[in-house]
Amino acid sequence: MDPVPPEAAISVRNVYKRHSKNAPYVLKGINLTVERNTIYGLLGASGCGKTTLLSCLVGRHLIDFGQIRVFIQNKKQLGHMPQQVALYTEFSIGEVVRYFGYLYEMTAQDIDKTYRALSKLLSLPEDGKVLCGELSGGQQRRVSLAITLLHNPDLLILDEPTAGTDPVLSSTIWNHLLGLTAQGKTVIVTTHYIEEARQADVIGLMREGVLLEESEPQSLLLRYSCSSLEEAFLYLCFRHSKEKAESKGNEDPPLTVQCSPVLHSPLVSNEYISWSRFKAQLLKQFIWIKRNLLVMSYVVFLPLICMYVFNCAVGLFPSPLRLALINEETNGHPPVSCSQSVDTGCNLTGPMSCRYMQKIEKIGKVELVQFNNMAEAREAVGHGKLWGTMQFTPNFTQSFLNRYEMGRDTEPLDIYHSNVYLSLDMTDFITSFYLQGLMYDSFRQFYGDFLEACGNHRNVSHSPPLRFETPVFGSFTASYSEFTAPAVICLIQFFLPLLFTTSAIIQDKLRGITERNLVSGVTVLEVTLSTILVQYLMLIIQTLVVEYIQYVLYDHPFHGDPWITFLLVYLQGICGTMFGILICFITKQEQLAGFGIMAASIPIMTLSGLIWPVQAQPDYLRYFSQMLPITCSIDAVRGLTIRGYPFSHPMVYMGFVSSICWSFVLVLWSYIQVKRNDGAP
Ligand SMILES: Nc1ncnc2c1ncn2[C@@H]1O[C@H](COP(=O)(O)OP(=O)(O)OP(=O)(O)O)[C@@H](O)[C@H]1O
Repeated sequence: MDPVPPEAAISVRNVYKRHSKNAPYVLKGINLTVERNTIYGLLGASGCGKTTLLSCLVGRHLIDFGQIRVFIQNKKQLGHMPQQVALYTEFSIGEVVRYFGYLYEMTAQDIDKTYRALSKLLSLPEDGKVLCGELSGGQQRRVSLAITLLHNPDLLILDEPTAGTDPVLSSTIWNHLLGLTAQGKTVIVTTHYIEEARQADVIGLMREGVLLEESEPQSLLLRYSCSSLEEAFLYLCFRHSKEKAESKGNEDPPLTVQCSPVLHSPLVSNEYISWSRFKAQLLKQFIWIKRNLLVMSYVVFLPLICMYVFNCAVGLFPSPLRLALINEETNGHPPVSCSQSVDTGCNLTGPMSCRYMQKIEKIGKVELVQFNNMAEAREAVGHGKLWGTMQFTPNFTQSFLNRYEMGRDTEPLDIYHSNVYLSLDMTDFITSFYLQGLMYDSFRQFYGDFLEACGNHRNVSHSPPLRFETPVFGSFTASYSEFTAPAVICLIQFFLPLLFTTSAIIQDKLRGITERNLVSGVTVLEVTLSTILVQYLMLIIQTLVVEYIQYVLYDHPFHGDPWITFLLVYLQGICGTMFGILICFITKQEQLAGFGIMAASIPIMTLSGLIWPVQAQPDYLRYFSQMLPITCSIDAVRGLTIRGYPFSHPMVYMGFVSSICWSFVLVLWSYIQVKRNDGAP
């Protein structure tokens, strides 16, 4: 073994640290020295700042004042065991070990060999097939320790490695640590079990961000004439309280410290990406997918369910649509039967009202319910049994034929009698819109057929007084579902990846895995890129699923270029993913992320033209709506699919411009947020 140079492994001088600008200092002038090849036991009550100090040593947090020197320069020489077990509970022990081994650029053979040795030491299953989530708390802690030791690091920083272990195992761990120092390793270990720290070469006693004493355990006992470390610690705490009261509690760093140059741990990462770590990240993502097939199946089934629900609930034709019919032509004395009437050809004998009614029945969407008079009909409508009334005057046929003969010279009385009078319940305007469309359409067909059969010698319009020709785009009766179909696609494409991304990243944060990864050298760029890559692969499936459902299964109009449409819809997913990543970078609380998604979804759903056209909004709001991530894209998908616009149409390319700009803004915002988070997601 190489001779170990005598200088200190770690030296901490006058270190001050607070977690935010106006918060109190958590570390208040810490001075600490760790010699090489020793175990340094860092002791102190909960909340005294041990973890904060360790996170500054490993380069995860920047200090505000002071200096930190660490003898290693490379994260691969560091083994850090965080306080949380930080394991992927859905992975087997073997998989989790492989993942961290790859992060340290170990080969599969080395990983397996080392794990076999460590499993004996730590009493872990040798084949490593058990899922981490099925292990007890103590076993999970041992796996966490095995991962820390896996790559044979020179410096071990262990945050409470013996918490939750039994005395036998705890003694095994300490013996192993002692063995490691004999092999030239340096160990810093925190523990709440003060007495076990007797085995350390040096202990540091911390309280309220201050290092009260740093000494060999035996010297400490002798110096304060105590029989146990606990007794010595209590004595030092008492002395510290007294000194603090005398110093009137000024705990800000002195000016000399504030003016000295700050020296951070050399382990603060400036690296952006390493191929081997990126590979490990990808491997992790794919193991996650393998282990979470049920969740992954949502990539197919969740859009399927959402689209099914939307297509069943939104935009379909309301039914039954029942209209009260008051046909004064056939209700007269004596009543006239409609059975003689023929609805085709140039037949001028039967009542024309019957011919029109037959057309309505043939179209089949409106049910006509006969009433004798208007009063009864209105009463039935008032009770909500019918959607409105339709009335023919007693002279309908004669006036209708006069109108046909006279064209523009028709007498006003004939115009009056040849009209069909509709009175609708407008409280449910969507239904009444449909109804109006249907009635116009059926009248147009009825009159068009008649003119075709009998000749349009006066060149009269097909549908007096309004003339509805074949629509420029869309159809008479499917307008609302046509309106919502492109919006639903964009909305689902945007929100599902957002939810997936947010839940995956937040879960890692909550379990402490993100922190462990960062200490292991994983960079935010690697995490982000691997998440994006896997998410983008899944998005291909999702895009195909939503488009298939919408345009093949439900047969919504599609006249555009399928490739451009695919790309545009896919881009929505990218925007959603980027948005999810940003939300995770802003918060690590699941609840806050949930609020963030809610806060985004309500304006996006109401203002983006899903429910109602953006054109109906007041000007100031319309500009805002246009700037939301999916508004322009919805218009673009609408233009592409219903109107068959090419890419060069402003409506289409603005959808691309908007999605690309949003993705760019979200990436930039995430980058700024990461900088504000001390380089952590
Ligand atoms: N990210 C953070 N933001 C704000 N305050 C924090 C943060 N992390 C820790 N603190 C605060 O810093 C203080 C020290 O916390 P730290 O976790 O370092 O203590 P500890 O000695 O490791 O405690 P324990 O033994 O219970 O883990 C605590 O008051 C804690 O609330």
